[in-house]
Amino acid sequence: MADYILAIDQGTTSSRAIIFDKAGSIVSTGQLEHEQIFPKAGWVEHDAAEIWRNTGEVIGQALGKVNLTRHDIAAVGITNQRETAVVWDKNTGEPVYNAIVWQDTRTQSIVDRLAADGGVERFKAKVGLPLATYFSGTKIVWILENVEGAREKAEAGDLLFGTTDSWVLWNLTGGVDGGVHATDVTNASRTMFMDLETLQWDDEILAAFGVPKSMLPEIRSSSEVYGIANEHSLLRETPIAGILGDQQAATFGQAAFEAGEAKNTYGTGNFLIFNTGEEIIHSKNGLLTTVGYKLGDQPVHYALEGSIAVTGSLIQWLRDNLGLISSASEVEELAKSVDDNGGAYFVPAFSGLFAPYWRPDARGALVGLTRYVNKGHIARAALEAIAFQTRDVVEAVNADAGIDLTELRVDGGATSNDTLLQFQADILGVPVVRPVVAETTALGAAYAAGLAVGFWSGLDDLAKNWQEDKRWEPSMDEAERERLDRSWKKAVSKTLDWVDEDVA
Ligand SMILES: Nc1ncnc2c1ncn2[C@@H]1O[C@H](COP(=O)(O)OP(=O)(O)O)[C@@H](O)[C@H]1O
Ligand SMILES: O=P(O)(O)OC[C@H](O)CO
Repeated sequence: MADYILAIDQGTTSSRAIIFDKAGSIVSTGQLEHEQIFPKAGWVEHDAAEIWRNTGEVIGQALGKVNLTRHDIAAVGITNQRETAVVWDKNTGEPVYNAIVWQDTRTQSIVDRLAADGGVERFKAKVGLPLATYFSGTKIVWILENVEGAREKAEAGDLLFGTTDSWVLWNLTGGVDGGVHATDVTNASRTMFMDLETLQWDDEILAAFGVPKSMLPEIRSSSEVYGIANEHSLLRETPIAGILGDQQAATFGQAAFEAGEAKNTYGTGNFLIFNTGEEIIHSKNGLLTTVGYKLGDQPVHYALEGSIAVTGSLIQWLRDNLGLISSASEVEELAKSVDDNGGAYFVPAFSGLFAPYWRPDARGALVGLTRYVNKGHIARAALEAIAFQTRDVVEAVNADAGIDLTELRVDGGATSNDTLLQFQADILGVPVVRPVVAETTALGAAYAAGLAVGFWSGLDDLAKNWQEDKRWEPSMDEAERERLDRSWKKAVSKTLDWVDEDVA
């Protein structure tokens, strides 16, 4: 068998191809950012055609850097930004509209319309999710209602929907020439349409949304052969054998296979996933119930998730909108120029607040300002906001699962920030631990693909690849921790009830 697995990580800010060896070590990487399109306040789009072009290029970069060819690749795994909706014409392969990104809030009026009959929890018992702009379902409805001719074409069976895993898979396996239209259970669980028990599309919910079932991909497991790369790809004839939404992939890549294990990823947003094994737990504390993974015919694993919309993107905002720093990594030095937050708290409710609050009416606020506060304090407050929001979701996990999380496994781009992770340990009061391979998202997809083709023999084979790189121990005293968190929660309360009904 070939010696490597290639993972495609189609993320919010970039697409990557990463080649792994049997030890789970990175052999080569290709990466390209794509344009973030903000046509109006609250709207976030990507050009799906650019994403597919970039995917092809990064595969070439990753193979080319180490002089490997498709013959060296045993299988391909795909992981992706979840919820981002692409709708395309199956006859031309052209998207009918830009991809509507998970952060986009334009569908609030569709959410309100659907919630008028039964509230935002209307479908929660079946799908584990409240009605919210975050999930793909209302984004599809928006396209059907606002793109000329889309409804008619969809009803004639000419349009396909997919999250970006399906979009990449369909194109990689041939597109208009017989591309495979499928997704995995983890991505399907983010649409609002999949019944968590049956793992099938739910006809009643589809009818309520007015979405034709013919648009939807087939729901498959996270680890099986979906198809082979077509002749136009550098990977031609290589099996595509793993698909996981990026947060579930990171959980898998962190080897959190068992109930009670968790990880927290620090990327554009933060996403804490807590594995609940074969049990579906419905949150009473603002978490989502979602699918963790399903390997072939084996039983499905469920999870609780705390999704935070704005964390790393707040650092990008300091860079791009305020010009306070010129690169994300500079935020640490600026934050270290002061001893504490100087009384300032930054609540980045740019897309409303996600878990555990779910308040679309919230908007961002920087509170506690005095003449004393300088840009160092603002940088510090931004980093602290990432950690406070994480504490909010950890509290919810502890309450739902009836446990006290004893340590937090972390990964993602912002975990290179020592100051952030020390404050995270301090404000949680438990150690924070980072593995050697911080690219756990791609690794998780590689694992799923490798298991399907026998490259790895089983979960034990994978668990032994996990190695601790660094650990941050809490050093703040309890009284201080609680005092800071009290102020944080007060700051959150100041952001609520901001958006009036007559303002989009
Ligand atoms: N040193 C740092 N401190 C804080 N945030 C950082 C740092 N380096 C990168 N980031 C943030 O991490 C995010 C990128 O992480 P990544 O895991 O690549 O994200 P994604 O998968 O969401 O595209 C960006 O939003 C960036 O602002
Ligand atoms: O691409 P990321 O890492 O920002 O992840 C996005 C999430 O999947 C959104 O739910």
